[in-house]
Amino acid sequence: MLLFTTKIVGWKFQSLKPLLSYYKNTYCLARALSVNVNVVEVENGLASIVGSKYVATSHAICEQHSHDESYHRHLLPSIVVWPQSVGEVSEVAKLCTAHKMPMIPFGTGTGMEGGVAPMGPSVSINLTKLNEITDLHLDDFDVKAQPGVTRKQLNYDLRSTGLWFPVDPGSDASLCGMAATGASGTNAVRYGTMKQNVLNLQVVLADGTILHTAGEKRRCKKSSAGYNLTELFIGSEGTLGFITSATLRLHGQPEMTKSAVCSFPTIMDAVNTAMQILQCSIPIARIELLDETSIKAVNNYSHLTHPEMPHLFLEFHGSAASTGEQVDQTAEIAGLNSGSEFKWAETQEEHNHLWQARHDLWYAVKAFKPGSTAISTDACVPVSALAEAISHSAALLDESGLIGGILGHVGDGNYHCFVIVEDDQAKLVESLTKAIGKKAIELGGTCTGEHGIGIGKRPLLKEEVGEKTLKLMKAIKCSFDPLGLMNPGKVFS
Ligand SMILES: Cc1cc2c(cc1C)N(C[C@H](O)[C@H](O)[C@H](O)COP(=O)(O)OP(=O)(O)OC[C@H]1O[C@@H](n3cnc4c(N)ncnc43)[C@H](O)[C@@H]1O)c1[nH]c(=O)[nH]c(=O)c1N2
Ligand SMILES: CCCCCCC(=O)C(=O)O
Ligand SMILES: [Mn+2]
Repeated sequence: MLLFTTKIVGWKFQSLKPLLSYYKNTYCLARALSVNVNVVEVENGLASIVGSKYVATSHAICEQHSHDESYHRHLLPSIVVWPQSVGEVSEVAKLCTAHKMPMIPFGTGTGMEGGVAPMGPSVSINLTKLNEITDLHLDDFDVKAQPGVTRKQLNYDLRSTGLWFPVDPGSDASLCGMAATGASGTNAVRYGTMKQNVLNLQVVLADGTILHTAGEKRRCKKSSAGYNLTELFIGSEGTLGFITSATLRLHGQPEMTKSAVCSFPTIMDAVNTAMQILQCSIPIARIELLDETSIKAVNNYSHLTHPEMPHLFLEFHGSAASTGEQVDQTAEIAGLNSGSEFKWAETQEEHNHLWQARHDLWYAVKAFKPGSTAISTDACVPVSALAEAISHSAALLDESGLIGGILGHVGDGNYHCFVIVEDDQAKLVESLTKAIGKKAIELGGTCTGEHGIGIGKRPLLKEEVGEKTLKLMKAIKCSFDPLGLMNPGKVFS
């Protein structure tokens, strides 16, 4: 006996008929899912399906799967499922397609663009039960990770091998979710983003087809064999299919790591320093800009005591000799831009505390006004245009009167302007973030360097790539997902 109800939050069923057919379709799908696939213990929620441990529709579980870290709050998924194998992902996809029910891949829910938020009746497919690390090839510096494996879990697993995976969003995100959003982090300036560190992907399409984007077992560092479907799935945000394993490029752990912070009288002094460091081709490992508001946030949240002024957080990797040379060159450039003496993280503990504070900045910002939410832009511009882009954003932020700040991965030309969103300011925030995205596009950059388009940046994508290219993107999406069931409403409307 299936006891089954669904919380319908916000859906607009104009009359009883579509509502009843929704219920019938979802009930049949839930029954099919709970009968046809393996079981995983889940809590029995308010109205979960009795008798099936695999599928849930309880309000609590559906609520957990209705949002990520962004301010986007939409609807609850009709059903949540936890497949335990690639075969089950394929089975779930086939059943959802048979019932014409939209599917949303769910990783660790740390996205910043509403990528997991349902836009209507849908099944949220939580992939964290697939959490194996396999095929580690130490001599070739590559490894395979399933979608439940997070970046910290992988590096913990690698801790004694002398290798590591450097792409480091502030969150402990799933590696396949990071592939899906084209993620990046503080190490990208030296080690690249997900685009440069994924060698192959196993994916499951909406019709249940299982394939490998570079061909099964391919793990070479480069290839010119046919179209690059691997890079096509990187940044696809769950709209082309499920990523059910990623073959990743690993790097040697640096012989020596040195971290320091340097403060500046103005944000432009800091930005100019960053630009000159890059233009001098100093192989810096991390260079993160934090304005005075960001420093205030990290001091409060992470119990640091930096002077409340713009800073660069810096890290150097290499041998004693090479890091020494990098430090001298960087310190000279900083000095020419009124930078302070470097304040060093002398111990491993100080190093970890400094970078954890940087990684936690999103939470630190939201702690400014407990209970409020925040939004962050994600512009990325050619490094030579960084000063203009950041001063434009800083001026807009000042004029808006909103509480916010500027920080980010200036080594990539990628920075975030964040604002605290109070209820009555949504329109103001929207126009500010849009203006920042448009300015980035005007400067030859992009409205999203790493978080993806999700829901909120769909209008900007059209402006950024143009009508014809957008049309081709939609044609590609249609060839992978002809019924439009994979994460509808994301990337483009
Ligand atoms: C504190 C903090 C700090 C940061 C960030 C977040 C937070 C909370 N992020 C953003 C976020 O961590 C990043 O976008 C991750 O790639 C999201 O991975 P999740 O597994 O959480 O994806 P999540 O579950 O949120 O899903 C994100 C999108 O990917 C899709 N998806 C997820 N798993 C999939 C799979 N297996 N197959 C297909 N599609 C899948 C989803 O459908 C959705 O569209 C970030 N980002 C960044 O790039 N740089 C940064 O520095 C930071 N910093
Ligand atoms: C306070 C703004 C944080 C931006 C979102 C998280 C992120 O990308 C980061 O670099 O941190
Ligand atoms: Mn970032």
